[in-house]
Amino acid sequence: MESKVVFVGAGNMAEAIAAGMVRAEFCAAEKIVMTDIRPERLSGLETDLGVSTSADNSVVKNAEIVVLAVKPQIMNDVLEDIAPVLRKETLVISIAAGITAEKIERALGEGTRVIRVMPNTPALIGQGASGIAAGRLADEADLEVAETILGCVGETVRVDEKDLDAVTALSGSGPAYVFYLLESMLAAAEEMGLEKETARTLALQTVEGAARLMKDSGEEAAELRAKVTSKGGTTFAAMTSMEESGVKPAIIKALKAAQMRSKELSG
Ligand SMILES: NC(=O)C1=CN([C@@H]2O[C@H](COP(=O)(O)OP(=O)(O)OC[C@H]3O[C@@H](n4cnc5c(N)ncnc54)[C@H](OP(=O)(O)O)[C@@H]3O)[C@@H](O)[C@H]2O)C=CC1
Ligand SMILES: O=C(O)[C@@H]1CCC=N1
Repeated sequence: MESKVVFVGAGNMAEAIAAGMVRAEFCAAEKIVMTDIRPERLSGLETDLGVSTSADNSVVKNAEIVVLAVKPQIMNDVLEDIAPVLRKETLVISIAAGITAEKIERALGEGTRVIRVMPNTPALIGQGASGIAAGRLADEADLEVAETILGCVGETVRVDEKDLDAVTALSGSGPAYVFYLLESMLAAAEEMGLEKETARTLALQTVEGAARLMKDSGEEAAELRAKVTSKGGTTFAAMTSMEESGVKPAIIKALKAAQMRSKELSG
């Protein structure tokens, strides 16, 4: 059977994207095939999403589009595995951090059209953010296909491939930074004696509300922060403490470490 899309690797991200595609009726669910080395994972996906599954990566031979969704560390093995059976006209979309389009083209054979995408986990609830970059041979129509697929799970932005390591550091890993901030805020709330559920409700609405305010107002983060910060008030005390602790340079350093790791993964 000809399949529309084959996901190689049926982990968290592949499931999020496939679920969004089924929800948006990108194509008939059974035309989406997901492969994995864990049979229990595949049976769950068949039941939950109605997609087709296979434990054999050679099903890519029937695909119009292949989405590579395995960990970067095992990408070499997977590329070797599928290269002999992949058809020249199949569009390859990779979501793996750090693996360059050139590397994928080289492994899969000259002429392969490759698009790289860096999504993030809020895709699980249709609120993802994806950077999308075309490899050397992918054209406008290929970019539009990738935008339609990732558009099923959130917002998409086109970038040059050279900027994908930075996108990975910013929005790919970004949800983890926000969760870390929330962990820290909730730890403080507990120390200050607030009930767990009360703190959770207030903290989550604060993060969501602040993001929405910035989006809707179009104002810069620093301007909005200034509006919260009364001179000599409580926010001023908190911000002074953060400045003294070097929080901003620490965050900048952390994102650069993520960018560096993304570059290393391509080696
Ligand atoms: N998680 C995130 O926030 C993001 C991840 N990414 C990228 O997405 C990719 C997938 O990440 P994620 O979904 O988190 O990872 P997961 O580990 O959840 O998913 C990968 C899946 O592939 C399976 N697998 C391993 N070897 C093979 C094989 N040879 N053939 C088929 N399937 C195989 C794994 O099984 P097993 O677990 O048994 O090894 C696992 O189920 C990565 O390259 C990552 O860089 C991109 C953006 C965000
Ligand atoms: O941590 C990682 O390597 C992957 C890529 C971006 C988010 N998770």
